[in-house]
This record gives sequence, structure tokens and C-alpha cells, in this order.
Amino acid sequence: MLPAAGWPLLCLLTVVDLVAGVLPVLFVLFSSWVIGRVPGAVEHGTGSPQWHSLIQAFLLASGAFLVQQVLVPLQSALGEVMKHRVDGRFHRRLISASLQSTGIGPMEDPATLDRLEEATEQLSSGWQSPGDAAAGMLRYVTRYSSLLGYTVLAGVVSSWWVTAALLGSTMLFRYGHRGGLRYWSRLWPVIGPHRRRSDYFRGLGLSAATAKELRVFGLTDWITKEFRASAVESLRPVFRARRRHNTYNFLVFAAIGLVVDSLAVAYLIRSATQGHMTLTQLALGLQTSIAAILLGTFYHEADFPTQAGMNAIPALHDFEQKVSQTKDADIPDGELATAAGLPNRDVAFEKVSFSYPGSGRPVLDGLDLTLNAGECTAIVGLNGAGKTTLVKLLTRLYEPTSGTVRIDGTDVRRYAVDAWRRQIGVIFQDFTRYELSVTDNITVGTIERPVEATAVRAAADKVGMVDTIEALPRGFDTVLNRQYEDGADLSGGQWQRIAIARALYAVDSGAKVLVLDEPTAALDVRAEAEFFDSFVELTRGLTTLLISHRFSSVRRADRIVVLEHGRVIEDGTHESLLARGGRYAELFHLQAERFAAGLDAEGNEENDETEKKETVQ
Ligand SMILES: Nc1ncnc2c1ncn2[C@@H]1O[C@H](COP(=O)(O)OP(=O)(O)OP(=O)(O)O)[C@@H](O)[C@H]1O
Repeated sequence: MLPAAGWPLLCLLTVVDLVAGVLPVLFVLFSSWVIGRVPGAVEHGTGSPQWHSLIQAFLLASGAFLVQQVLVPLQSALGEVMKHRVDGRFHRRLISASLQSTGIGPMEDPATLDRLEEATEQLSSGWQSPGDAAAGMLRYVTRYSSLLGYTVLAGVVSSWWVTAALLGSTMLFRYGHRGGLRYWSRLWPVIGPHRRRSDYFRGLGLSAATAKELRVFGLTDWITKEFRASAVESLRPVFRARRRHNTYNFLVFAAIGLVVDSLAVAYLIRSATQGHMTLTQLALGLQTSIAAILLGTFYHEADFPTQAGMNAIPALHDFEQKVSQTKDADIPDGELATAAGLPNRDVAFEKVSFSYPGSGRPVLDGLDLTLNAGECTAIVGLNGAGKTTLVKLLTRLYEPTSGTVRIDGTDVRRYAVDAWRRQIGVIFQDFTRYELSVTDNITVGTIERPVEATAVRAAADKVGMVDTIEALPRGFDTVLNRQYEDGADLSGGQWQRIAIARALYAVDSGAKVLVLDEPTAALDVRAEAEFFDSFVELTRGLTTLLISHRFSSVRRADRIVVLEHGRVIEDGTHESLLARGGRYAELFHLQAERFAAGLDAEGNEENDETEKKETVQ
């Protein structure tokens, strides 16, 4: 990742880090000259050549010290720039990997999502990022160039075995510290599940979204206890490993270091007392030896960032690999570049079967279904019957395991994926609430069309939201999040209307297929009634696929299809299906009875009456 910072910055920072490592060595050298020249200067007095040479050494030492002080902030600043550049590159790679697939397969695959979570965890927790690792890596240049300088100087004034001894013992300590971190990092997968659990409980305790339930359910003490317990549980293996690993390391390495370093220093002192060294050499030998020994420590600016910050890199690689390998990651484009105006006749699912990747269970099993152009087809079925999956196949987020989807008789795979998708205005059950302006939230489904304020207003008007939007602090420009200045939030039902407006704006932009997956689940009964009152008008001329659990809305469709066990088991109009007395009739009566008994929380008089009439009919 280092070159991601750009070669000029990388070279500059390497040089700065190197100079920052050499300067303390020069300082020790010059200050040893100062010490060595003091007796001569004292003896010969001010103004003597010895005096001048002392001043010269003093100025050099001061210069080295001052430059070192100037370099420290420069080093930090350049390190920050490097961190941001490397993190920027990392983010870009992550985002492009996550958005690269035309299909939705990788983003619904648990193993791929796990790697994505691992890759983003360090970044989102603001702990140690790949950028910290990159900047930290270069700080080793500073530390190790100092170490090399000190030990070489110690060797020059004494013996090369002193160099070897100091270097060896310092590196042994370094191995102890850095190796301990590597060891700790291997524990990461073991403590991972506990840590995730404690993070989850911390998130629950700090989230505004859960604040209501936690208080009303009386969960506050429980959350605190669970957070603490899982946090302690996650640390237990670390404590155990640390005791085992560190005790051995500290005892053995400290013993070796003590013996080797004592021998080296003793050798220096003995050489001096035997008259083999000048005062300068003794000062230099002692200073460099001690400075080298002191470098056998934990490098807080480099050790931890390089270990923890790099954890995200293998996760990124795995994620990139898994995305490209996941089945249905890339839905191939066909040779037909446009599908404008389609379908004219129908959209047909022919013997379509589908199982989610990694699961052998067919969600759709030889499904035959034709959606007639210009007609509204409603799909009903129990939870998990495969209704949303059908939408995913229609929008080409997945490819059928077998069978074909045809548009006016042409295999949908012959069209470019985007060309076909532009023909569809869709509200997914779990539609996205974008932290963008109202206008952007409505137009985001047709990003290629230049924003047309009148069309945006018309879409909002169709879902009865114009008054609400105009009452917002900045009208259509209001960002739909309260955390922004003049931002605002909407209720669940209002959000759903915005999502419907988004699909209608897409229709206004030329989409001919309208897919509404539970479009009114969050609307109150009046809003739902209003929506379906204008439904015929809104969907006129469109090929509409309506998925809903509410039979009061479904019966307005031209045709109703009941899905069960991955197949169509009933198909007809509301009246014909009721007359048939099959699954649809059974579900319809069940819901109508609930309304009649006043059990359904959403029932109001208006709806009760209509439902009751239907039941009687
Ligand atoms: N990404 C996925 N990976 C694996 N299985 C999935 C995935 N999405 C859905 N399923 C499974 O496929 C089946 C059909 O799901 P689908 O969401 O299509 O049902 P549905 O009819 O829309 O249900 P509901 O009425 O609850 O919205 C379910 O058993 C569900 O658990």
C-alpha cells in the first residue's frame, strides 16, 4: 500500500525519517566531542584554539539538536498526509470492490460480508488503519537507522564485538515486543466473536434507535451486564496468553540482555581505565551503548499501527477475491443496447427455478408466470414464498438457476443489464432512505435524467406529499436527516410515500414496468386508501407487479397470482379466486375476519366496512 501515497511523498518521508534517525546519532557524536574538549579548553582558557574547538563542537551538537526538533513536527505532518492517502486508496478499493458486481450475490453472501466487515472494522472504529500502518512502517527507518548509527559508533571506539553484542541484545528485546504483538494478533480470530458481541451491546446501549425499547423493556441493566461480561470474556484469552508469553520473554530476554549489555559496557570502561581510550571515545562509547540499549523497547508509533492497521489488508484482498468469485456477481450484458418502451406484449417467467448461492433449496421451482403488458399483476403468498426473489430475478440482481425470463419473447439476457433496469421503476420492501435532499430522494432512481423540478413536484403530488415537503425548512432541498442544518426526518409512512414517488418519477422518465414490493406497509389506512384510490390512474398503461399482504389493496389488481413452494398455485381475478375457494379465498377470509372482529390494528371504519362487504359477497 505504500506507493498509494505517491512516490514523491514516499521518498520525501523516507528521507525525513532517515535524517530524523541519523540526527540523534550526530548529536551524541558532537556532544561527546564537547565532553572530550572541555579539559583542553579549561586548561588553555577562553580564546585558545582548544576553546574554539569546544565552541565548534558545541555549535554542531546544538545544530543537530535544533534540526531534530524542527524535523519532529515535519515528520508527523508528512506521516499524516501519507496516512490519509493510503487510507483513501484503501477506501476506494473497498468501495469499488463492493460496487463492482452487477448482481447482488456477493452482498448477500455471509462469508463475503464477513470479510467486508473485518476490512471496515478498523476504519469505522477509528482504531488503527492501513494508513497508520504505512506511516508506522516508515518510522522504523528512524528507529533502526539510529540503532545502526549508535552500535557502529560504539564499535568504532571499542571493538566490533561490542557492535554485535549491542545490536543482538537490542534486536532480541525488539523481537520480544514485536513478537508479542504478532502473537496477540493471532488471538484475534479467537476473541473475535466475543468482541463482536461486546461491540454489539455497546452499540445497542449508545444507539438512539434502540433507546425507546431498552427503556420500556427494562433492558438497561441487562445491556450493561452483557456488555461487561462479553468484554471481559473477549479479553480473557489475551490475559492468559500475555501471562504465558510475556513471563517467559521478559525473564529470558532480560537475563540475556543484562549479561550481554553489561559485558559490552564493562569492556568499554575497562578499555578506558587501561588508557586505551580518550575521554571523547569513552563518552561516545558509553552514550551510544546506552542509547542503543534504550532502543530495545516497544515502538508505540510503529509497532501497534503496523500490526493492527494491516489486519484490514488481507480482509480487503479476501473481499475482492470473494466478490469476483461469488456466483452471480457479474450478470453479463447482452448485445441489445436498449430496451426502451418494452414490454409491449408481456414479461414471461418460463420454467424459472432459483436457489440462493450456497443453498440447495429451490426458492422458485419451475415457475411459469406471464405478466401482461399494461396490466397490474398482484402476487400474494405466505412469508418466504419467494415474492421478493421474483423481483430480484426480474431486476436481474440474480440469474435464474434454470429457466428463462423473456421480454416480448426475447430472452432478457440479450439486453444490456442497465438498459433493462432503466425500464423498471421499483420500490423494494426495504427501500433506501438516502441522507440527501427530498429532490435527490425522488430522482435518485433515474440518475441519468437531468433533474426536472416540475416532474419531481408532480411525483410528490401523486403521493400526496407536496404540502408536507413544502412545510420542511428548505422545502424540496431539505436534507432528510435531522443531523444536517435545516435537515428533517420523516415518519415511516412519509418515507414510504417518498419511495413511491421515486418509482413514479422513474415511470415519468420512461420506465414501463412498475414494481411495488409492499408499497403501503408503513402507510396509515387513510394514506393507503388514498394511494389505492389513485392506483388505477397511477399505473395506467404500465406493466405493474404489486406485492402485498393486504388483500384490500391486492383485489384492485387486474389479476392475482398466488405463489407457494416456488410455483404459481392460483391465478385469476379477485372474484374468480374467491369463487374457486382455494388458498386465496382462505387467506382473504382469514384477513377479512380479523378486520370484522376488529383484531387488525390497522382497521378503521372505512376499511372495515369494505372488507365486511367483501366477506359477505
Ligand atoms: N440472500 C438470501 N440468501 C439465502 N436465502 C435467502 C436470501 N434472501 C431470501 N432468502 C430465502 O428465500 C426465501 C424466499 O424469500 P423472499 O424474500 O423472496 O420471500 P417473500 O415471499 O418476499 O417473503 P416476505 O413475504 O416475508 O417478504 C426465504 O426462505 C428466505 O429465507
